[in-house]
Amino acid sequence: MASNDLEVYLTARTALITEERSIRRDFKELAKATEDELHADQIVRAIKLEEAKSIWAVDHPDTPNVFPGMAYLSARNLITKTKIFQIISKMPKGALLHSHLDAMVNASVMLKYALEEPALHIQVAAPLTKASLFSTLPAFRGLRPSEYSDAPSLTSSSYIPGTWVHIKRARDSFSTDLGGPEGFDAWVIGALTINPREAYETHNTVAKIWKKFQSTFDVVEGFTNFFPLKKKYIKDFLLSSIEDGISFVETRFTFFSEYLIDANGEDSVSHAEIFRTFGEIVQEVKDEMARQRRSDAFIGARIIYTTLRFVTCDELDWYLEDCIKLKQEFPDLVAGFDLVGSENDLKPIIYYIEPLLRFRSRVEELGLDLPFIFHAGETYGDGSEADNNLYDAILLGTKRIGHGFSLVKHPKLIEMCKEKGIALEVCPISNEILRLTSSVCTHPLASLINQGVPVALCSDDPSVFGNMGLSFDFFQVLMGSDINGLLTLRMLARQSLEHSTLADEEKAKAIVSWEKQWANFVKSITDGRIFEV
Ligand SMILES: O=c1[nH]cnc2c1ncn2[C@@H]1O[C@H](CO)[C@@H](O)[C@H]1O
Repeated sequence: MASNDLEVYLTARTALITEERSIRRDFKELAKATEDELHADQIVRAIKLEEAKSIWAVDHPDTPNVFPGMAYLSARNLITKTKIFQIISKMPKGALLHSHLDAMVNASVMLKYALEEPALHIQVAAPLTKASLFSTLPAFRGLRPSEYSDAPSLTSSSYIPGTWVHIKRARDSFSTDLGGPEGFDAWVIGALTINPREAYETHNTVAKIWKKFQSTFDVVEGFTNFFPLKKKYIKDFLLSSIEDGISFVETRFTFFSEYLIDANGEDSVSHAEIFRTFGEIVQEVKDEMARQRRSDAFIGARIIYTTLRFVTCDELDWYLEDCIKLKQEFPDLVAGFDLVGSENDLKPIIYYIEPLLRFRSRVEELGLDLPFIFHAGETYGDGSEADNNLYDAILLGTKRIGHGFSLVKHPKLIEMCKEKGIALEVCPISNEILRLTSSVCTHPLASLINQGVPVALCSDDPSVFGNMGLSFDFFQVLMGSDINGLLTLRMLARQSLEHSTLADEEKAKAIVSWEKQWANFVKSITDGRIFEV
């Protein structure tokens, strides 16, 4: 072969790669990068390569089969020991746009708060034995003082199933056969979380893992329907998000009853009171940040009003009307409306089309800024009802799409998302644990980015998955591709703010604040400050 042939080939090859990569949305980020950013990107790439060999290519005693971007629940302990994670933990991440408020606080912290509540009681429906423990779910509730119980223990032979026991007493008296108080903690935390054995062995199908997943919500509701706890959780969620570099939050609140339970065990806390209190907590956190001279670190938080995909059309009319009233009363706190629950099992959007169309006309008539922000396409189906939700979400004018995992199969819908600026709220760890993909490496995210669909990375249900904040999801995305670098992460963080429901002026301010934090973050990588503990 003449050397000229080789040269011609190699030139053509480089040209093709460059041309092809330049279609990729994040390629444009390179053109906008500063010297400092390019330098920081090089540093991060070098560490990533080094750790791909030193950590993600060797057997570890507890984790033998590793690779970069591998299944999250098995990788978690290793991830926290990496330098890449250390860097990403400090990264300003912009907005968290997809999360479920019942699942935002670390499960041990939730339990710790619950144990402090005088009204909070626990019951089980069947006697607890070693054999039955992990298949028996605890039920919690805040009781009225007249209902307080002096039942001594959940595990004594005289325990009558269905009897309430005060949570702290139940823990203190938990039988030593079942591990004593630590055994109680492990049992409750096991009921609130998904562990690697469940995700990758015993419940390794979408249907089975959703059963386990849904059961964690059945348990946590005993905590989160009790308003004194909910308030603590909201504050903890906001503060811990800020510590992870999240500066704005739109979180989904599931409304399924007219009232939450107050400190006296009464069903008395109205939806309006929930929003008022949420607003007060957001303000407290802002004040706290201002005191610490970190006002840039927190722009605020909003609620996406949601109800479940199994209510009747009449019930949905009620929730939609409720959502409108709340938007009128709390315009800055209500971000939009959504339906939640398993798309594969519950009602598709089209089932609710009449109430949803009525809502849309009402919202127009009233001149409200109250968009749908639908979950859609959280499935690997192709032509299934869950997949078809994408058509309805887009036709109904959704502002963003929650998940949109199956969007890659729809060339026309991809075009529509690009044209209309509909961002996808992509939750890589959630999709992997809920068995839509075996790792982030086979997640459609790269394809979506390549095709120019706007994306915001999100955590979905961190208390269940253990991916608190956004660092773990950003970590997986960085490790799951040879192309993704710091500038891809910058793009994703920026897009989260761009596609938030903030009004133009607030949004511009939020982006300026984030840019300041980002420049500081980049500098801390290039001057090595980030590695000083
Ligand atoms: O990723 C998700 N897709 C759909 N529904 C979800 C997801 N995560 C949580 N929930 C639903 O939201 C309610 C709590 O707010 C739960 O009932 C759960 O089914």
